[in-house]
Amino acid sequence: MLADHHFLLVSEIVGARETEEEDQTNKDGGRKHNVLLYPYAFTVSYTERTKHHCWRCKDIIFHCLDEAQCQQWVQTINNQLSLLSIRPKRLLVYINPYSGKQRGKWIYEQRVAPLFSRASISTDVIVTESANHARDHLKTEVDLKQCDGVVCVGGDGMFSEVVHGLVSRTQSDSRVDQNQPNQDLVPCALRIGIIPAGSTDCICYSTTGTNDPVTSALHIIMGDSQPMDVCSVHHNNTFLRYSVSLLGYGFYGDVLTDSERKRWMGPSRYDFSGLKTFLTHQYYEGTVAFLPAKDNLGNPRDKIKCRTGCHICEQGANNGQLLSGDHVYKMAEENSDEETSGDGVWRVIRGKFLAINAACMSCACPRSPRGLSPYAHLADGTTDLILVRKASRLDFLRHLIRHTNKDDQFDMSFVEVHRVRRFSFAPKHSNVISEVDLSETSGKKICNQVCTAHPNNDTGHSNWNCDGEILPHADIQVSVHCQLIRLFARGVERGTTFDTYTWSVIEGSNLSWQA
Ligand SMILES: CCCCCCCCCCCCC/C=C/[C@@H](O)[C@H](COP(=O)(O)O)NC(=O)CCCCCCCCCCCCCCC
Ligand SMILES: Nc1ncnc2c1ncn2[C@@H]1O[C@H](COP(=O)(O)OP(=O)(O)O)[C@@H](O)[C@H]1O
Ligand SMILES: [Ca+2]
Repeated sequence: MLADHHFLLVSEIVGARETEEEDQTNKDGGRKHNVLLYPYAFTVSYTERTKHHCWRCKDIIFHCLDEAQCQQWVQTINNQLSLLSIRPKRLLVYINPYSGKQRGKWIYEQRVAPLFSRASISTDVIVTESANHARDHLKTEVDLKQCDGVVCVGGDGMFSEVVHGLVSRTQSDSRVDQNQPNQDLVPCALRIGIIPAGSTDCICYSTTGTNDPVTSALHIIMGDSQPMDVCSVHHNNTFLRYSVSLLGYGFYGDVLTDSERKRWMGPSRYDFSGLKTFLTHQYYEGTVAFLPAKDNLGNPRDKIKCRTGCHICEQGANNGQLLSGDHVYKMAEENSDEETSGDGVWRVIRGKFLAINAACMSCACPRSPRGLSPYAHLADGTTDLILVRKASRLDFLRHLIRHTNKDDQFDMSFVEVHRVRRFSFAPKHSNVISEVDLSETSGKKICNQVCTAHPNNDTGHSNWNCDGEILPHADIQVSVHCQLIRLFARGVERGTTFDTYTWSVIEGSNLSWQA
């Protein structure tokens, strides 16, 4: 019986409107017949799942006997929808016109704005004029009470701007000092939406399962909510930046540093700089110290994927991964590999690394659909710390290629991965920079030694890639803040297929009809 019925969740209706004339007349013969019998019609737009986690907005036309009946239907449906309090009604939208292939403005105007208007969402749109425009506007100028959410149109860098603006604003409004590495931060009240238009779009892809602007717009309209961890990055007691996706030293730091000079190439700058960095095959020496996560949060190789309603993330929030306490970051003494602190045992690893990556989420993106750490969780209060030690070019290539297929990139002798709540890194030659600053002569001497060990690098240091921004310090301390922000998303859904979700059971309403 069910097979020839369609069902629609009221919560998946976008909006209702009186049908425009051309929508009625462009239809096939059967519909023309309806138009003649029932000339008044209204259109209900709703969300339909298609392949690969993509959502589409579809229309159904209902024909009525008279105009009054038609208007009543439209009004009643829209009134019901406006009672869904999780749905945003007023949004602040920032568009980076230079993201990715510079199509952000077009994507927003052509593909997203019409959907927002169908859903009766009002918007305040700002096309940014320079880097940090959105961040500074949010930090100081906006009356946050006047909107229900903030939307960014662009890449991971643009999302990062919005996060910095909102998180910093929330802390300053609450008089919380961001410079304390172990400070508990106040979660942001507003949700953030991402309309993907950037070069990597990893945050959008990892939170919705795709980098499709229409899908993101529909998640925003539905009022989805996905909590997300944020890493704070400090140098000594100075706050540097927040990170939500990749913090990468060595390979990804060098790819980014090189690619920033090639912005004109668009998204393919990463492939070009990636190949160049791969051929350079630089390794870096230093010490990593980390505080492992609690055992109940699984491990980076347990094959438990973070999916909608993830129980590991729930566990993470219940664990209360708060950072308060009087713990002070300290590097381990020489020759010791463990250090105790108020909240656990720190492990210390020294070595020569091709890459040190911290993935606070899977970092899945079109280049790597499973991501840097396929079993990392969006909101468990941890980050997966991946240490890639010095290895041959061929082995490193094998490791990289595994990011693009189903093979396990961690199953290699020179790779190790740990789920952690905090970590710190100190490059071996961390004192060199200050000595170079203090005395040119002695600095040159030391620098020469470093350059011999690292023929392709002036300092022996790489840079940290922090969600696509270069950090000014190699020596950093990182803390994960569990569920500090929320996105208009619901995480990647399990096993959604085209057929099973086309129509779903309606919430006690009678908007169903036969195929
Ligand atoms: C041989 C192919 C190897 C492919 C390896 C792909 C691994 C990709 C993992 C990507 C993780 C991305 C994490 C996200 C970072 C973003 O926050 C951040 C900012 O994004 P935005 O510009 O949109 O603002 N994006 C990035 O830092 C870009 C990282 C992209 C790295 C691409 C590396 C390509 C490597 C190509 C190596 C080629 C070797 C070929 C030898 C024959
Ligand atoms: N109007 C603007 N002009 C120049 N840079 C901008 C502007 N708006 C934002 N930015 C900066 O552009 C950088 C890249 O933005 P992003 O949206 O991540 O694009 P992409 O994915 O192509 O890197 C970010 O560092 C962001 O701060
Ligand atoms: Ca996480």
